[in-house]
Amino acid sequence: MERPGRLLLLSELRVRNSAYDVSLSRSLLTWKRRISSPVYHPFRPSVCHSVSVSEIISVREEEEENICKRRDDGSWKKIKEREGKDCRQAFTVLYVERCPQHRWRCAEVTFTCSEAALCQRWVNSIREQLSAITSRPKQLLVYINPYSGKRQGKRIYEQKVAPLFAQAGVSTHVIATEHADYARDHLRTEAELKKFDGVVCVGGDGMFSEIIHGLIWRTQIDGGVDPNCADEALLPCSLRIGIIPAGSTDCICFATVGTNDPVTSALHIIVGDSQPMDVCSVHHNNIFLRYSVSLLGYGFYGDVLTDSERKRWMGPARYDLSGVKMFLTHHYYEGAVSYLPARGIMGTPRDAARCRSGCVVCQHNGKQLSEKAERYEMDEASESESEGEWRTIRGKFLAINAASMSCACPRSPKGLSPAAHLSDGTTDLILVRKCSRFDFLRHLLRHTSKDDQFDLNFVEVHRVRRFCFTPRHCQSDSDLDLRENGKHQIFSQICRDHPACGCAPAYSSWNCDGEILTHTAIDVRVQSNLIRLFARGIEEPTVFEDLTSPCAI
Ligand SMILES: Nc1ncnc2c1ncn2[C@@H]1O[C@H](COP(=O)(O)OP(=O)(O)OP(=O)(O)O)[C@@H](O)[C@H]1O
Ligand SMILES: CCCCCCCCCCCCC/C=C/[C@@H](O)[C@H](CO)NC(=O)CCCCC
Ligand SMILES: [Ca+2]
Repeated sequence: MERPGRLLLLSELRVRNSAYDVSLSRSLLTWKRRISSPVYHPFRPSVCHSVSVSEIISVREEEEENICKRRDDGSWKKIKEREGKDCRQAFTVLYVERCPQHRWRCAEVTFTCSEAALCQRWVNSIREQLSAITSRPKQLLVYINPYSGKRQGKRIYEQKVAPLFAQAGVSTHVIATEHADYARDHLRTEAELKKFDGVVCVGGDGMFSEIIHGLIWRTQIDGGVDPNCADEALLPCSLRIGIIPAGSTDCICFATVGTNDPVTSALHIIVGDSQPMDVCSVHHNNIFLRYSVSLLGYGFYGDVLTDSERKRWMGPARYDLSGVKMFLTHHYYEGAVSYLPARGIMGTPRDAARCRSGCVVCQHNGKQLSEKAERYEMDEASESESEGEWRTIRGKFLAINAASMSCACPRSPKGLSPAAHLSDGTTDLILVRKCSRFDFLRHLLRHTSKDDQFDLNFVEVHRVRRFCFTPRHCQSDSDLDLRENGKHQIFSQICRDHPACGCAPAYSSWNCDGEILTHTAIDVRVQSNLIRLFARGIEEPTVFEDLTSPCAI
């Protein structure tokens, strides 16, 4: 528990009908029931509550309240408040309260003071402390996708989020998107970003992807960096991004906050949390294709996505149906995966430890990467010296997945790579070789249980900084034109090994954070800490136990 530090205020105030010693320091607001309270019960323990100042949402003077006033003899009598601001004698503090499963709620406590001047001092002092927190956003640019998930984005924002922003004094400029890529293009070219402290997206992973594409692109253009050049170091985005989950998978929100709950996300935005995140840049022949923060999946997850796009009308259930269909189809794909193992880092994909709030692995690896970048600039070391040795694996794969974070989501609470890290500068490359349907089912089912999905002889996992994939029968430019002009023609292509059988497609597609890529041969680099979210990573329950629940003394 945080130490209170020097007290700014200490008063006897009332909460409901009991007297409390209430104190405020720069870090904590504490209220502790007085033993001398008239309603003190000898068998009831005195209760002490503490709230970190950084988790106070706002303080409000009460308009009309039945308040208690202290008589000359020391007892308290109920009186009716007089009209007018000067005689307000009660104030309410709104603060973050932690609930099970990483959910946050806005709780409140009303304090009644013996006189109006004291009440004013309390309100002013708390407001002063809050305004000293520079990390809190004041102006937000909000994009709502009205068609996300079950089409509830607008309702969720208006009913659950906007009232919280208003209470916390956060101003917003809200834009409902009119079509796909509306938010991306607005951010790239039009949005007056200097006016805002952050961008909020109300929607799913696809909407988040639009936001990062707009912001990253704009940051590079404004900073004179060519986003098409695969070798250029990209500039990190200065604006933080908030996600109000309203989509089908919400895996970015789930893996960075621990839940897909709109109120929890709104509170993380209000308190000004910051979580850096790795982003993979995906190129083909030095042409930029897309960025990815969660999953890059070829084979199974690419095919599930391709199939599910035709079932958009079904809503989130489309993934389940396409998942079962693609599992039964059991296609495998041939190709070569080359990768640069992440060397000299802390952590492996098989660790039992998870990336959590204040993760030491992310901090350690991030520090090492920035030191390495400085050395590289000074020594101009050759690429091979600084990056290590490439390794290549050829074969037949049911799935090739790169998970830059755990990809935990309600479908798989531990995710595709449970030990992956949000900001360690690496991605976990998971290769699932051709195996029987039964074995593949065992692997898939382990995503939903405690069993290790990598502990199977047809699965391997490597923590990497960069990788390339080349399908066995590398496509010519005319093949690519064919794919781009008619995406579904790919499935009419004939298995190259058995031209006569027509049984299976030679190529799958890449699922890039839920978007289909138009090329199969890709070159992927992890760009460390390119973006920041209004989040803090998933909290361990032990970190906050003392702070939130009332502590019996
Ligand atoms: N106004 C709009 N009309 C149609 N599509 C839109 C609109 N705004 C955004 N989109 C697109 O809708 C797609 C899905 O959005 P979103 O991620 O918010 O919802 P979702 O239901 O979770 O979908 P997914 O599972 O594909 O991520 C995104 O790719 C986005 O580009
Ligand atoms: C037969 C029983 C099988 C049980 C297997 C469960 C395995 C679930 C793993 C879930 C991994 C989700 C990865 C997230 C990817 C997101 O970037 C992307 C965009 O939202 N979602 C999908 O592509 C949607 C992908 C949905 C896949 C099902
Ligand atoms: Ca990572």
